Amino acid sequence: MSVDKSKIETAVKMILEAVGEDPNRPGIIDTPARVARMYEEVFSGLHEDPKKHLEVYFSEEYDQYVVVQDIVFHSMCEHHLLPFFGRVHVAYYPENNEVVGLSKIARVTDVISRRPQLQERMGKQIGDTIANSIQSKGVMVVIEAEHMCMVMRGIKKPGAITKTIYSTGIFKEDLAMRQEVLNLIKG
Ligand SMILES: Nc1nc2c(ncn2[C@@H]2O[C@H](COP(=O)(O)OP(=O)(O)OP(=O)(O)O)[C@@H](O)[C@H]2O)c(=O)[nH]1
Ligand SMILES: [Zn+2]
Repeated sequence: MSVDKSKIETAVKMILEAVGEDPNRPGIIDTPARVARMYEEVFSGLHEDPKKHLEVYFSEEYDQYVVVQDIVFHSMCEHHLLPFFGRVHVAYYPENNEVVGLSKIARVTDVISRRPQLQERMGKQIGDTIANSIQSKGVMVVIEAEHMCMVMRGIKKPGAITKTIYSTGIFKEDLAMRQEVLNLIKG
């Protein structure tokens, strides 16, 4: 099933009415349709399998890890449907010379971030997608993000950054290697 835009339009119209707006006011008459198109875009990852981006890989003799750092992302927190956004850093250690195109790591990140998400689950889904698609000795995903639900409502703490780490295989077992990756990212 893909996004039901007419259902979103009806819901947005009801929200506008419920907060005391006139949904027929000229300035916002098209807002329900706009919001439906926006949700179709920002939740498109619900209808995509990120693994499709990792079907093609190269064979290259390389026995070290690879880090793709500072992949900018925007997602929506599943509790408040407000954005959280920041940077994803991914390390993976290829095995049996299976090396993936660097852009594919960012494509996987994009698909997984375009869903109602939790930061922790987003890191795990990115890590597991890579770990389950290509042969690797391990994967590590670090996410740094600011959550608008902590900025513009509730506790109201702009600047509070949440950092999460998800790691598998060698990055979980070899603490020196894990630290080296963290130092690289920080540098
Ligand atoms: N662990 C985690 N928590 C998140 C994430 N995004 C939002 N949250 C938190 O989810 C929690 C939801 O708490 P609730 O008590 O159900 O909702 P609430 O009454 O709106 O909470 P407050 O934000 O404290 O006002 C809040 O503490 C949010 O900060 C996330 O990605 N990971
Ligand atoms: Zn939230």
